[in-house]
Amino acid sequence: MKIHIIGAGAIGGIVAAHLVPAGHDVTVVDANEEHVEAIKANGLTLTGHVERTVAVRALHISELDEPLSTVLLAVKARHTGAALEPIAPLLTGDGYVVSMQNGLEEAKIGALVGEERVVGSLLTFGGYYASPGVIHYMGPGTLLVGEMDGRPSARTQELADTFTRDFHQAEATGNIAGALWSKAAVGAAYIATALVDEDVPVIFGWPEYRPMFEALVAEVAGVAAAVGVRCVALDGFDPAVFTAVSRDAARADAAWKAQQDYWRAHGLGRTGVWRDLAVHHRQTEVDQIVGPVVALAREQGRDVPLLTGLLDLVHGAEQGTVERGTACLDHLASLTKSPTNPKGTTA
Ligand SMILES: NC(=O)C1=CN([C@@H]2O[C@H](COP(=O)(O)OP(=O)(O)OC[C@H]3O[C@@H](n4cnc5c(N)ncnc54)[C@H](OP(=O)(O)O)[C@@H]3O)[C@@H](O)[C@H]2O)C=CC1
Ligand SMILES: CC(C)(CO)C(=O)C(=O)O
Repeated sequence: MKIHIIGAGAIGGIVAAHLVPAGHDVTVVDANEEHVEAIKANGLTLTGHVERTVAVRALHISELDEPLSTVLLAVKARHTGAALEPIAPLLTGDGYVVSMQNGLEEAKIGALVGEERVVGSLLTFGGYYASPGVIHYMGPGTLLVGEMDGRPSARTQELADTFTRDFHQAEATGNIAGALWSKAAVGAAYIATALVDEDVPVIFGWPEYRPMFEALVAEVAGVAAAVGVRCVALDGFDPAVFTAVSRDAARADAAWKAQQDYWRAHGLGRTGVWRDLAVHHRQTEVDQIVGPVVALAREQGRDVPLLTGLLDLVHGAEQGTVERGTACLDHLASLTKSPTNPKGTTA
């Protein structure tokens, strides 16, 4: 396939370093000049789960001026608009954009390039940008692709077949929206862990914060259900477990254990949002992952105190007005409704 990968960081780099050796015509396009120059000079190097260096055609975004048929969009969600501006006019008649991002970006992409040109994807393989030209691959996870309206299509089947054969087990799904909302649900819990300098599986094992994490996940899954989306289990974690009328302790424990197993299997404990806050001291994707959920909740007249509290805390951490630490989790816990705090009010 002829593929342009926009954003050659962790996700784009991992995909490129697999598809190139399989013979695909891949071009990576990035805004980070140092990274692009390093790839041009020395190739793209993966470390970690797969170790290899591949020679791949690399362009700085300002150099891109050619027809685009299959675009894999792998920029952080806060860069979606800027990345698509030069891309939209270059798409061929049947060209399309696959969002390989966290967050609910598909509607935004549809508005920029046309709804019929958007393919959704859900991924839980992971890694991080290590240095110019070098990406650390943490290992595989789940990879789903699907049309946003749920219909089967030749292009999503071709993508799933290509990924499975040349990169990573993948499936075309009729419920990509459910998968994306499930990732947003567990993603809200991930974002809360980024407020603390500790590994995710350790934090998910702290019993005092379990009710808070479950309430966070349930707020997202509740909004999903209200807008007609059915969440799905991802890597053994099913957000619907936490929206049930009465809590099933065994299913809840199994869901958290699945998350701990997932993180431990990847040999690294921190999220991309943690990396944004603690390493790069830059803006996170909280507005793109949690923001749309809170906006939809408001439209639906639903109360989402934890998600609102999480947005405020992360904004504060980004701006340096909130000190990261377990006090942030305590604050979220104080907003959680419980038999002793039925209104979910701050202590
Ligand atoms: N990393 C992971 O493990 C996972 C990530 N995701 C999601 O995948 C998406 C990509 O994340 P990730 O790969 O980690 O991000 P990275 O920051 O590693 O890579 C993104 C790359 O895109 C570049 N970029 C920024 N703006 C533009 C632009 N306008 N045009 C072209 N390139 C641009 C960035 O440059 P610069 O750094 O200069 O901004 C960077 O090199 C995110 O939505 C993330 O949440 C999902 C699951 C797992
Ligand atoms: C957990 C992971 C790596 C993949 O699901 C992720 O999405 C993130 O760190 O933001």
